[in-house]
Amino acid sequence: MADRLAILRPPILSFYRSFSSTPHLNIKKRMPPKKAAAQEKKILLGRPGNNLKIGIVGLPNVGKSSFFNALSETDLGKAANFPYATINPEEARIPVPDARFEWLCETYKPVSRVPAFLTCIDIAGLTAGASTGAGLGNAFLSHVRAVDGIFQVVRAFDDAEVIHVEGDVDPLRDMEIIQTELRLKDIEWVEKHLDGLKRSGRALNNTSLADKAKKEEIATVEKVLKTITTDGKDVRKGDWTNKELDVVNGLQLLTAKPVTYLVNLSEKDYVRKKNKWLPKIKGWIDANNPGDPLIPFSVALEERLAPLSDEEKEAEQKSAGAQSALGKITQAGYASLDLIRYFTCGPDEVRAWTIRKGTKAPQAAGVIHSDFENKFVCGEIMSYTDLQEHGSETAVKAAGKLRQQGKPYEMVDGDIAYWKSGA
Ligand SMILES: Nc1ncnc2c1ncn2[C@@H]1O[C@H](COP(=O)(O)OP(=O)(O)OP(=O)(O)O)[C@@H](O)[C@H]1O
Ligand SMILES: [Mg+2]
Repeated sequence: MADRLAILRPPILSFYRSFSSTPHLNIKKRMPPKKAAAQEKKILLGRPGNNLKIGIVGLPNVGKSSFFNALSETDLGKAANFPYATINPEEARIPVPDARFEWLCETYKPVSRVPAFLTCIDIAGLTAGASTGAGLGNAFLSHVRAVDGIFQVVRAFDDAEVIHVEGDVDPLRDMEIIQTELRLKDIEWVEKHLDGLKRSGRALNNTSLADKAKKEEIATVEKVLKTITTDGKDVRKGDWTNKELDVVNGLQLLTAKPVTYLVNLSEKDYVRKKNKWLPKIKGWIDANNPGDPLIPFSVALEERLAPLSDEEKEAEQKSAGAQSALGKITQAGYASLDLIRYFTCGPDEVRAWTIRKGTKAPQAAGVIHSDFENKFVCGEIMSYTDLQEHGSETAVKAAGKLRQQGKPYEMVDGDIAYWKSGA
């Protein structure tokens, strides 16, 4: 089948070819009615764009750098058995496992394969008082500000050899510390911002549009402050309208970033899927940040597996009686940032392109090349499930499921696209 597909699908270079004949008329017919297009779509919380990063956050010496090294299969992270081993952030791009991508590569047998990546950053440990400068203090918090999401490593393994900066193992206290520090920093930041807004807005009245907008901005910033203080919530758990989200996103708050809790267990506990802290941690998340994902793993096991070949890994996981959690963690981090992917497929290359949920066809095409967005004509799009079900592009087409999509089309995770752009 791969050969058949190879004939059907022009080489990848044709993605970069411009089409002078434009099937505009065709597209117009397929546009959704104006009413549907005008419906307000919720904007996403966080920095706009597709180039998002996730940072590894947690108390000192909880296994962040060792996790980063295992995840990135490098020794970039400064892993060591003493607190504050990491000072400067290290960055790595981690391939995001995806069975659909594997299947497409199997099917097209391309010369080159490029999966989706998650950019991950190892950050220094944070201590109680960081928001007022303790430990690595403000430098640390500016590193957290620079990322879009958080992998929070929580230590739940007992090992007298590994120092705990707080003296003993207590994940709930540790999670409280991190939450408090991030909230305190946000409060400080928001209060400063509000102060400035109010000072410059003393003479505001309701007559001009600009003044009205400024008043609304002040009201939103006040609501942010109330969410963290009076309501005791992280900003990402607040209820925001699109107008408010514009202001909230501009503030780049630490507690607005999605958090995935990674509970670092001893290998023994991970294998037997039991640890006295796990139910309590789940309870803490349900009470404080309901809905945030929790993934148990063991840095000790991951460190052991990381240097092995695929076959050795397989054998080792079998004999340990447990699977590595790194794939699941990477997928969870990617999803937490509202990232999805579409594919371009051909005999030269099968490639996954990362976009944010809600991205329209022209912007999705623009991830490959800005010309594709600027001179966008249309996309020939089929879904991964349709290709898998029908077995070939011709069959998908015959079933009427290879569709020509215009500018208003919102990309769906797993779409397979072939872009056409004008001269
Ligand atoms: N599950 C585990 N079981 C036993 N030891 C572990 C486990 N996870 C991590 N360690 C050990 O904890 C020590 C600290 O690890 P690491 O340097 O990765 O922590 P860190 O969080 O990056 O610290 P820092 O904040 O100082 O940069 C290392 O010796 C590591 O091998
Ligand atoms: Mg470290």
